[in-house]
Amino acid sequence: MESVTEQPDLSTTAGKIADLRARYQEAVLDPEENAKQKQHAKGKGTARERIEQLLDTGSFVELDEYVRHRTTAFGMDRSRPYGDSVVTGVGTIHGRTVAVYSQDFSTFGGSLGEAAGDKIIKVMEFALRSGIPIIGILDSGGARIQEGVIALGKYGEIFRLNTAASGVIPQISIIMGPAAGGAVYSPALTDFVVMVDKTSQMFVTGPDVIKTVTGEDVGMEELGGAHTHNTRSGVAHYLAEDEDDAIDYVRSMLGFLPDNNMAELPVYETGFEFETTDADRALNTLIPDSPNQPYDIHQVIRGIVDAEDFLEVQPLFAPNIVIGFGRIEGRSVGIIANQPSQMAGTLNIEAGEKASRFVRFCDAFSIPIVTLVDVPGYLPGTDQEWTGVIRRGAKLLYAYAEATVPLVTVILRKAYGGAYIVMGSKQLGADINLAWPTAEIAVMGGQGAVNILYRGEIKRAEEAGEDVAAVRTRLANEYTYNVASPFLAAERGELDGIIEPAQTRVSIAKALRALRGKRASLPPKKHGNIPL
Ligand SMILES: CC(=O)SCCNC(=O)CCNC(=O)[C@H](O)C(C)(C)COP(=O)(O)OP(=O)(O)OC[C@H]1O[C@@H](n2cnc3c(N)ncnc32)[C@H](O)[C@@H]1OP(=O)(O)O
Repeated sequence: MESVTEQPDLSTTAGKIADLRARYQEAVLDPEENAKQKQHAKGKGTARERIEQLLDTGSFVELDEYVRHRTTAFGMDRSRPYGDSVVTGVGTIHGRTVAVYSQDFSTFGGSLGEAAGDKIIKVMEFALRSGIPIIGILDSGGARIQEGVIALGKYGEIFRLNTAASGVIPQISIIMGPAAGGAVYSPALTDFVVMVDKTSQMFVTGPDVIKTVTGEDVGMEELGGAHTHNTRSGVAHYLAEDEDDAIDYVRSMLGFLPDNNMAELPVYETGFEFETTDADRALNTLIPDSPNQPYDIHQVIRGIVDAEDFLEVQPLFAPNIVIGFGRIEGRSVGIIANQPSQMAGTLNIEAGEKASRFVRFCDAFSIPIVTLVDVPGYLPGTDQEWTGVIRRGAKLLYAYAEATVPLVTVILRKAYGGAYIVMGSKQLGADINLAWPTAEIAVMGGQGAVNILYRGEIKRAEEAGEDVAAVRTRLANEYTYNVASPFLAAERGELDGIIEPAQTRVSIAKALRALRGKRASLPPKKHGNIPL
């Protein structure tokens, strides 16, 4: 017998429910099948699959799946898909509510016109009002060309909301396809940008425009691929191997963050050990006897955070400074640490900018900051001076000086010159400053100081035919023992204590405990004027 599609009887409740089901099929289920075909062929997930994977199983509640655009230009009225080009809603991650939007490249290339823009704006406003993090999954050709200024206007509204939400709710962007033109500025305004290797690109002007205007030949991947933005530009904070990796990273990161700037930090049962452990004692042999020999700061970081669980942020950009989240006594901390194994741990423009944004993020969301210092100074050179190390380097000073969260600093080895001041020094506002006995705190390192202070003595040694290298070493050692000794800083109260490396984990935990009730405020002002 031939099947006849029955029209539901809309005069009955059962008919209305059947109608709803049919419409849901048309609005969500059928397009999803179509999206799967298109996206899977490119090795990418669909907007909904990505959300399902990001959120706790079955927790997603979609909003606005029946929204449709009203554009008539360019024959657009002939194609009015439900939901338009973005899926929005709320759900949970580790049981905590988050808002999410996920652009659907299979519909109009994920491009953003009035309808998609309004959906994103609505869910962002919801997140802001409810004090929950927002995660955007981007896969879009940018402003919908057919909708012209209306599309641009929606981006303007999104940027304004991103800015209003900055420092109020955590905002995370996952780039899983193109983010082109002005559209890149929404992720840029968010706190963290995760890019998927090979399948994501971000650029303000694409390869074709660049070729026309400047004559430069550059491919999409080299111009704005995940690798480029993680290593060169610093736009991205994590290079994910694939979509699964990107989502795992974001789920882990959310576990360290509060819901909003007024909310408590999440606390986990981590079984904190107050006794000194063998792992603690291993730190006593970490610092090499030679001041020029590097070591990996990750060993120290892993040694002080609970369960060695450290979520590094921007690991591939400015690796001479390491930033990321860990937990101490089950509570989130932001770690900022010089990395002696990269450029001897010197500070440069990139490192300063990387760390200052992180300090400001932690401060905005009341995440205490632990700073580990081993820095021989700023990277010298015309390149640094001419690209603004003064203006751009000042950001880190500003960020620390403005921070009101608990600040605990440990000097492990070198802390020279301006770099000593900037890396969470007492005078910038740190609450507890500790040092290892291997610390050297001075205006400059021994060798540099000898060149200036003992010029005459070295000249005399040269004229007397003495072993100049030996004289230099003796004088440099004297300087280091007498002037750079951490005990001098402790005498002045610039350090609160000198500890064995093995005591670091427990000392930091005790300091953070003591600081849990810290209250500090800045003078009233509209906003400061951080050097940008
Ligand atoms: C504020 C701003 O956002 S300004 C930026 C404006 N946007 C742009 O300049 C980018 C325009 N788009 C592009 O350059 C390309 O589409 C890319 C690079 C994003 C993606 O390229 P591809 O993967 O080859 O996809 P393709 O170009 O086929 O696009 C897929 C579909 O989305 C459509 N689409 C892509 N971008 C847009 C857009 N901005 N507006 C409307 N439709 C778009 C395409 O027309 C195509 O539609 P079709 O399937 O009906 O043919």
